[in-house]
This record gives sequence, structure tokens and C-alpha cells, in this order.
Amino acid sequence: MILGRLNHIGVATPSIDDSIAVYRDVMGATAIGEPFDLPAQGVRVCFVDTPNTQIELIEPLGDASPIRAFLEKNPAGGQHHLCYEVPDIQAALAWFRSKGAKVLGEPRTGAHGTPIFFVHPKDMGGVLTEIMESPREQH
Ligand SMILES: CC[C@@H](C(=O)O)C(=O)SCCNC(=O)CCNC(=O)[C@H](O)C(C)(C)COP(=O)(O)OP(=O)(O)OC[C@H]1O[C@@H](n2cnc3c(N)ncnc32)[C@H](O)[C@@H]1OP(=O)(O)O
Ligand SMILES: [Co+2]
Repeated sequence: MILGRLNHIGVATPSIDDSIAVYRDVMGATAIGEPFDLPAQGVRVCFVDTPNTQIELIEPLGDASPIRAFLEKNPAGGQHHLCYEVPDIQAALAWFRSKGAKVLGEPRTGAHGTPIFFVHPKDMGGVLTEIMESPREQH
């Protein structure tokens, strides 16, 4: 497998609106996207662009949101996952499985419109890891 660039850092928050204010007013971020809902992923999302990567703010959406338990343990929010690009999602899936790492569910379409999957933090040194197919590989 060829590991590509860090695409984004996922940051869970109880309030995207409050987090936008922090990134804008305290961090000086100038490129902040419009929040949008991703019901299939159980999250509301907002991207903050930095010169070399993105911060992905995620707020729970719906009762079955996968970030609810995280926010119960971390009520103020916090760093939730790292996302790396790969050229071929199926090859990456086979690679992680061959290494015995627990892939969480099947690949699905992520916030960038390309396939993603997650690898359990227990197999990744405590870091929930998202793997996404690079937008540049889409035809
Ligand atoms: C915006 C869309 C998309 C994109 O395109 O970018 C996204 O990023 S969506 C992001 C949200 N979606 C997901 O996170 C999906 C994958 N996650 C899961 O399946 C679950 O969250 C989980 C990782 C399996 C955790 O399950 P959960 O029920 O929430 O927690 P547990 O209490 O059972 O946790 C077990 C164990 O793992 C530790 N943990 C949980 N979350 C994290 C984390 N983010 N980083 C590091 N460690 C984490 C948790 O503390 C437990 O540890 P122990 O207590 O020691 O057992
Ligand atoms: Co993500």
C-alpha cells in the first residue's frame, strides 16, 4: 500500500458554531466552509482549511451518531481521528485486513465524495484512523 498525504484531522465538538468562533477569532482561520449534514455518517461537518491540511469539525447528528460516546467521555470535544489519502481504497482495505487491523464496517462515501473506511484505534496505537481514496484518483 502507498500511504499518501494527511488529508484532515477530525475534531469532535458539541457545537460546530462555537468551534467556528474559536477557529476564526482565536486561531485566525480565514478559510472556513459552510457546515453541512451527513446523515449517512451521523455527523454535521465543517471544514477549516489550513495551508497544508484541513481540520474537520464534526458534531453529532442523530441518536446513533458514532461520535456520541466520544463526546460523553470528552464533553468539551477533542481530536477524534486522522485521515490519510491512498490511491486505491480496495487495495488499502486488503492491506489493513492482511495486517490483522480491525476495519470498522465497509467502505462508504465520505465528506469529500470519495470512498473511506476507518481502522480501530486499538490497532493503530490509540489513534482512530480514516483512510480515504484521494480525490485525484477519481475518474
Ligand atoms: C465526516 C464524514 C467522515 C469523513 O469523510 O471524514 C468522518 O470522518 S465521520 C467521523 C465519525 N465516524 C466514525 O468515527 C466512524 C468510525 N468510528 C467507530 O466505529 C466508533 O466511533 C469506534 C471507533 C469503534 C468507537 O466506538 P464507540 O462506541 O464510540 O466507543 P467505545 O467506548 O466502544 O470505544 C472503544 C475503545 O476505543 C476508544 N476510542 C473510541 N473512540 C476513539 C477515538 N476517536 N480515538 C481514540 N480512541 C477511541 C475508547 O476510549 C475505548 O477505549 P477503552 O475504554 O480503553 O476500551
Ligand atoms: Co474524517
